Amino acid sequence: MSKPLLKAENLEISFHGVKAADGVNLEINEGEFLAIIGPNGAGKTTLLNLCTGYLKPSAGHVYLDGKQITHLSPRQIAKRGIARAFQIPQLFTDHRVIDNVMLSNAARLNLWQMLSPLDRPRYRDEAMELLRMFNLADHANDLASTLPEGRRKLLDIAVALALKPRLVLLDEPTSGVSAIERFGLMETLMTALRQAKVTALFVEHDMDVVRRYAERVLVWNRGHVLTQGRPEEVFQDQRVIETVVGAV
Ligand SMILES: Nc1ncnc2c1ncn2[C@@H]1O[C@H](COP(=O)(O)OP(=O)(O)OP(=O)(O)O)[C@@H](O)[C@H]1O
Repeated sequence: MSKPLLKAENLEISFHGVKAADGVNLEINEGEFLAIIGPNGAGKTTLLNLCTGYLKPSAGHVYLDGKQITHLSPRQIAKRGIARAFQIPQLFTDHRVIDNVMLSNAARLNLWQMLSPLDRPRYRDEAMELLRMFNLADHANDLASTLPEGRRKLLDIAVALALKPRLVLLDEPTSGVSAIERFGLMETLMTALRQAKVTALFVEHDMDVVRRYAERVLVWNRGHVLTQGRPEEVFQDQRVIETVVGAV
């Protein structure tokens, strides 16, 4: 059997006596599109923080491609291939849409302080290609602050993909987006992820989105995985109906 792309083993962390990760075990396989659902405070964002180095577990380990990354810094982990998009997009809102993606390209290539290379056609071409994948090419020269929320979310994910990750962790990609726009956003996102051949894990509260798009669902409760499986399986599980679906 093939090695999982990401593996978490017995992760533990507590805040003021509350176990936000209480023996977390999970595996993510290459190419999967995996959802995490669970009630508020269940520990979903904590898991993303543990996998990206923003939090360090008091016990347990995280492996990327079989290599331990538990004690690496967020920057080192990003360089190894895990990128992240936040619930609230982290953009340079007073910069143009294309500049946001080009700055991410520059970060990947360690060109943080050098602005002049940003004008090089190569970075511009790479950024435009990503913007096209996310249906944002027509907005390339707009200020990021002028984008509606759905497009801002997509730009934030495009910025994450500019790092050329193997795995992207998405914290509530559809939050703040109207119910009518959600499926359109998800269609664009799925197409872009497939084109970029990136594995993705997304935290989501909209169960219709999970049902339609997730290949596998991890159900979170009180800091650990309550159950997991295909959407049609987990949504029939009485424990899931009681603790999660009824609670979100
Ligand atoms: N940095 C932190 N400092 C203190 N407590 C924290 C911290 N991060 C998380 N917690 C606590 O850990 C628990 C899990 O929080 P977490 O944000 O991971 O849950 P969640 O499942 O993502 O919730 P939501 O769906 O509301 O975003 C909560 O009790 C939260 O208050």
